[in-house]
Amino acid sequence: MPASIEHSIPVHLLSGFLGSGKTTLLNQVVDYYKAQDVKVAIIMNELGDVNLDGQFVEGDVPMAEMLSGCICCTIRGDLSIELKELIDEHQPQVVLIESTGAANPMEIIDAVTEAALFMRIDLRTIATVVDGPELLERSRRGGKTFKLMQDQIRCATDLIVNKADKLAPEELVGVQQLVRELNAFAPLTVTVRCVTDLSIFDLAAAPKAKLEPSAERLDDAASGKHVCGANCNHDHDHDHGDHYSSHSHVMTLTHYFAGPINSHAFEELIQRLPREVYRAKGIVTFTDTNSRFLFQYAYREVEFIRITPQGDVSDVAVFIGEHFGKEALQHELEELEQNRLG
Ligand SMILES: Nc1nc2c(ncn2[C@@H]2O[C@H](COP(=O)(O)OP(=O)(O)OP(=O)(O)O)[C@@H](O)[C@H]2O)c(=O)[nH]1
Repeated sequence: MPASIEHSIPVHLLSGFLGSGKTTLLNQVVDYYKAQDVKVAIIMNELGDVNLDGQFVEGDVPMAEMLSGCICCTIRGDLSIELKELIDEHQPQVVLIESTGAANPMEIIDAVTEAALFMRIDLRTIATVVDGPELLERSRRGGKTFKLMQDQIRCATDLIVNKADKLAPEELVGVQQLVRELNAFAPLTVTVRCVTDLSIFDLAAAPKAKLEPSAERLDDAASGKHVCGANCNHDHDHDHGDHYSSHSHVMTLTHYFAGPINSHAFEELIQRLPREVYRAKGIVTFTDTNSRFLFQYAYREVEFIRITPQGDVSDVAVFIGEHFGKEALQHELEELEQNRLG
């Protein structure tokens, strides 16, 4: 592991449909950190103009509120700014993000990894709280909300099936089967009021999944088409045309560069990226040019933009894709640093 990653601030995303129990979980995680003297900061996102959930969080916890929009679309670009300000001002050891129940997690994963371009953060967990009774009910009816709930389950690295007290034993079995069909990989716990083992939030917890949630419907996320709930119904208008196999894993690799790299070698690496890497972005300094560049890679096309970053910004590359050979890629990136002159 490169030394720089060790200093990254862990970020945990709490996902789940409206009213499923995200704030209930958040409060427990906050208490868990406080008991260990861990400094936590929170980003809360609400569709309305008032952060009602925030009222339930203890006053001494640094909190940024993102109101009047869904974190995954209208105010998505603000997330990295909020994160940066929160981290600069409060220097937390860990950050929790509670998204609106209407948010599509793929878009938030994308937004958080984008934020990794500007600060040393490491998205560790996507904990999806499943409203057991609601999922059962919606599964009978189908529709857009059910589809969103499915996406939230598929993208999870950890699953919490909540409100078990409102389910008969056979219903509980049915809910678990439903969840398992959508995501066979993430650890699953059944809870009442989200009371569960919180060790996944430990600072020392290995960055285990490094985001390897199941994402059968990645085709939707990849094509930018998603439904974001009542206030936020839309199709993003960028169809990349590609389809992705089912039962695959989404993962990200974040690499902070120790120094400048050779531009030709880097471009070659990008051209060689496996098909499974569908998105990459970052900031790089080249040994053979006198400027820094922002690069964007999507669906086999790469774009470099000359930039002059403000403040202290690290050179970093973030790769997002499905079950790609992360270690091999990490190795190639390290080789780039060693062979700076190409
Ligand atoms: N019966 C029951 N109620 C629960 C459980 N967990 C949470 N609740 C209640 O469900 C309601 C919603 O819980 P929240 O934690 O606010 O849910 P949320 O996901 O943050 O809601 P939004 O912010 O609206 O998306 C509250 O009234 C909770 O008290 C549970 O296991 N069983």
